[in-house]
Amino acid sequence: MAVFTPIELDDISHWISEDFNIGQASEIRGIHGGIENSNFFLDTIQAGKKQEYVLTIFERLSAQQLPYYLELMRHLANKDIPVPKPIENHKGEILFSLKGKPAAIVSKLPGLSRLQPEAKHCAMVGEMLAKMHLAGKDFAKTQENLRSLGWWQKTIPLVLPHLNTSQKDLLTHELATQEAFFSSAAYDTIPQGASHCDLFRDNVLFDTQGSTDTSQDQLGGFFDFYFAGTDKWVFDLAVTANDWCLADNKQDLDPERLNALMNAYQAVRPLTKEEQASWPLMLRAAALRFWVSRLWDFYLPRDAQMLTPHDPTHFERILLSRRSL
Ligand SMILES: Nc1ncnc2c1ncn2[C@@H]1O[C@H](COP(=O)(O)OP(=O)(O)OP(=O)(O)O)[C@@H](O)[C@H]1O
Ligand SMILES: N[C@@H](CCO)C(=O)O
Repeated sequence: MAVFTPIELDDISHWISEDFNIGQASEIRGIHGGIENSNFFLDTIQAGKKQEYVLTIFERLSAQQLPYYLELMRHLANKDIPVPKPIENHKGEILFSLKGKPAAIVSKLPGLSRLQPEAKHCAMVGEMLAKMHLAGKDFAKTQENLRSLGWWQKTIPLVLPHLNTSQKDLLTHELATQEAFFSSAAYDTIPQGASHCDLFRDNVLFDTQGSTDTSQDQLGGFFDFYFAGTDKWVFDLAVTANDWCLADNKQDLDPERLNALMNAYQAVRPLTKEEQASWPLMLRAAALRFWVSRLWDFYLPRDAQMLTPHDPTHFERILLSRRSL
C-alpha cells in the first residue's frame, strides 16, 4: 500500500502531450498496492478514446539497473507473452525521470488478481511461465537477480539483531546450506535465463471475460518485473509454487495446485534431472529470499504514504515447512 512520490496531473500533462504519442493525460490515480515503487493509473484521451496506462516511479532501482527490466518486458511483449509493454517517447526511449527519480510508462493489463487461485489458475500460470522462460532465451541483456545470495549475505546481518534465538539459528543455518548449494557443481548444471523472480499471486491478472465468477478466467498477464534477473528458471518456478500452491495452513504445499502448476510448466519445458534433484533446495531458497526481504522491510522500513509491509513470519513458516520435505 505505497505511494512514496506523489504525482499530480499538472506534473505530467505537458510532458505526456509533448513527448509521447498517447494523447492528452486526463487522469492520474495513485495505486495503493505494492510496497516497492510508486505506481499510478494514467488515463489519456486520444482521438476521442480513453486509453489506460501505468506510470511507475522507481524508488530504489537506479537508472543503470532499470534498462534490463524494461527491455525484458519489451522483448517478451514483442513475442506475445502477456506482459506490460513499455511506452516509447518520440525518441524511442522507455526510461524517463520524474521528480528526480527514474520513471516509466507501461501498458495496463486487463483483469484482476486471484488471491485464492484454483488449480486451473495455477496451470495457466505454469504454462505461461515456461513460455516466458523460453521466449527470454534470446534476450540479449543479462543482469543478476539483485535479491539473490549476495543480497542475502549482506542483509541478514542487518536483521539478525531483531530476531530470537531460534529464528537466528534457522536463518544462519539456511544461509550456510544455500551458500554450499550455490557453489556446488550440481548448481552450475541447472539452466538459467531471464526470470521474473517475484511471480506472486498479486503480480498476475486474470481477465474474467465479464463473468462474476472464475468460470471464464483467462490469463491477463504477468507484471511487476522489477525483481527480474538472470537466474535459475527452476528458482523462478519455486518462487511461484511457494505462493500459488500454498495449502490451507499457509505453509505446506497443496498437491492439487502444485501438480497443476508443475504439469502445465513441464508440458512446455520439461525439467532436467538436475532441476528435479534441486527442487527441495530451490523451494527453500525461494522461501529464504522472501523471509529476508520481508524482515528487511519490516525492521528497516522506508517513509511512505500508506506502506503496509508484508508479514515476515509467513515465509519463516514456509521455510520451516520446506526444510521438512
Ligand atoms: N501493467 C499493469 N497493469 C495493470 N495493473 C497494474 C500494472 N502494474 C501495476 N498494476 C497495479 O498496481 C499494483 C502495484 O503494482 P506492483 O505490484 O508492481 O507494485 P510494486 O510496489 O511496484 O511492487 P511489489 O508488488 O513488489 O511491491 C498492482 O497490484 C496492480 O493492481
Ligand atoms: N512479493 C513480495 C513483495 C515484493 O517483492 C512479498 O510478498 O514479499
